[in-house]
Amino acid sequence: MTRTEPPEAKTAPAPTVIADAVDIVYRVHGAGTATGRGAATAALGRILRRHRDGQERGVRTVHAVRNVSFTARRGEAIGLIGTNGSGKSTLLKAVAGLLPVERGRIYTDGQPSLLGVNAALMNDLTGERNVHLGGLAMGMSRAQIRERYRQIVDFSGIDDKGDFISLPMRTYSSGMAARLRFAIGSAKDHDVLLIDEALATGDRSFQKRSESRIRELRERAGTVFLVSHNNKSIRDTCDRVLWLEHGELRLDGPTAEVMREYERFTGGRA
Ligand SMILES: Nc1ncnc2c1ncn2[C@@H]1O[C@H](COP(=O)(O)OP(=O)(O)OP(=O)(O)O)[C@@H](O)[C@H]1O
Repeated sequence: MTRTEPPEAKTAPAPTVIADAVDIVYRVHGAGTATGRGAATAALGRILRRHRDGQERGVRTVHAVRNVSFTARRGEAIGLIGTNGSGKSTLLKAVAGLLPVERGRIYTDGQPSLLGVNAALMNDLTGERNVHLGGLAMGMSRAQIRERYRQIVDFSGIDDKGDFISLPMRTYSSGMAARLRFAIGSAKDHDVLLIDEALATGDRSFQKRSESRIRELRERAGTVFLVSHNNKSIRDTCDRVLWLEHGELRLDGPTAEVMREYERFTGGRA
């Protein structure tokens, strides 16, 4: 007897990220308690209060993500949109495993890599050293890094205006630094690549290069998440969009549909 699989098992690619009813809460310590006092006195006061009451006073909570659920699959490029402070970066950090969830679960298949404008490169080291260290940090071998070094530098365009790659990163403009971060981060194939506003800083020609790099990464079977306020970038690179507002998932669907509703909501502005 031959076994037939259910049709969805054949057509739907494997899930890479599953968020199940996720809540994320920040705790801001010392909010409003240190007025007029030194930081050490305020800290001591907090410790004493905690001991007395069993819980800490003067802690404010920010409920950044509320009851968010979605399933991302291999080969998808998913845009994350929403007005300022809606929880996009927070959700991305939690998928990367850099923030704990308060409630719910996030399951990931493979190692998610967060590529943000704040990705940790060393300002006092040259661009060249950062390419090597960044590559090692992503799990590339020395030989792989050597092999791709020229490609990374050329992609970043850092040397277009002179030999900047041999200068410390603190001499780079913010756009140059962001381009190098993107070039390093995207040099490796990722199971799940999380990109936070990386495209916003580069000039138009760099944006075009990064958009086609995102398409390539996606074709090589990974899942890409892109946070952006640039609606055109989202339209050009993503086939699905999650729209967050006040930490809640307002819409999850095909790019054209979600962007239409979002633009109606923002009056055409991001
Ligand atoms: N480290 C933090 N401590 C406390 N609250 C935070 C922290 N980071 C973010 N928040 C709060 O969490 C909420 C969501 O912020 P988040 O940065 O995720 O939004 P965002 O949608 O990425 O915003 P933007 O589009 O402005 O970058 C906001 O209310 C913000 O003030």
